[in-house]
Amino acid sequence: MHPNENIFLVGPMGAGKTTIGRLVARSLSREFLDSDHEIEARTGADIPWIFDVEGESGFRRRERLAIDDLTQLKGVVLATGGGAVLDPDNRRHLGSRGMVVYLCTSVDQQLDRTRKDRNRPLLQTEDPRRRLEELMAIRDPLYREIADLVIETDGRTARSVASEIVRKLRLGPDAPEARE
Ligand SMILES: Nc1ncnc2c1ncn2[C@@H]1O[C@H](COP(=O)(O)OP(=O)(O)OP(=O)(O)O)[C@@H](O)[C@H]1O
Ligand SMILES: O=C(O)C1=C[C@@H](O)[C@@H](O)[C@H](O)C1
Ligand SMILES: [Mg+2]
Repeated sequence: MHPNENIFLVGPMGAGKTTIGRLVARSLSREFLDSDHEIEARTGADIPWIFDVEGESGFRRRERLAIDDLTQLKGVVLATGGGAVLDPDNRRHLGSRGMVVYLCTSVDQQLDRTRKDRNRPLLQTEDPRRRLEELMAIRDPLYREIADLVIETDGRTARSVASEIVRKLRLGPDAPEARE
């Protein structure tokens, strides 16, 4: 993989994009960025505040600008927000400006990983399972549409997923499995 090539992580809430992205960046000595963090820094407010005050559409507008800017950098590892793939411009930019890695995760695992966190406005509902299932039905095909690599994360540690990504990016998607 060329050092200038970007790595973009996509997938649903709780897939581990932020956690695993950080590990992949460290292992490849790359800069790590996260579009959710970038949006919060640019706005000077957190994501729940943006959803409250500007609605989801206000958040998506900010997300589109952030993704367009961040995907123009070179040689970075970028974790995206779970809904970034909804926008066709975002899909075009992610798909054409770097290697896209889809972190695949079951709804059960997502629920487990997001249970304690109040930072995801879309999950502040009576039935988060149902919400996650609805989002997955719409988004899974969109993640797959732009993915160069699809990696299963269920029941695995973040470290094991990160090393699989690094190995496959270095050796190609058919690289033999490493023993863990
Ligand atoms: N493979 C994993 N094994 C165990 N725990 C994990 C794994 N991946 C992530 N986690 C934990 O799950 C939680 C959510 O992970 P993380 O914030 O990285 O997800 P995300 O994909 O960035 O979600 P979002 O789209 O909401 O930003 C964190 O507490 C993290 O430590
Ligand atoms: O799945 C989503 O739509 C979201 C995921 C998070 O990463 C944040 O981008 C925000 O909470 C919305
Ligand atoms: Mg994240």
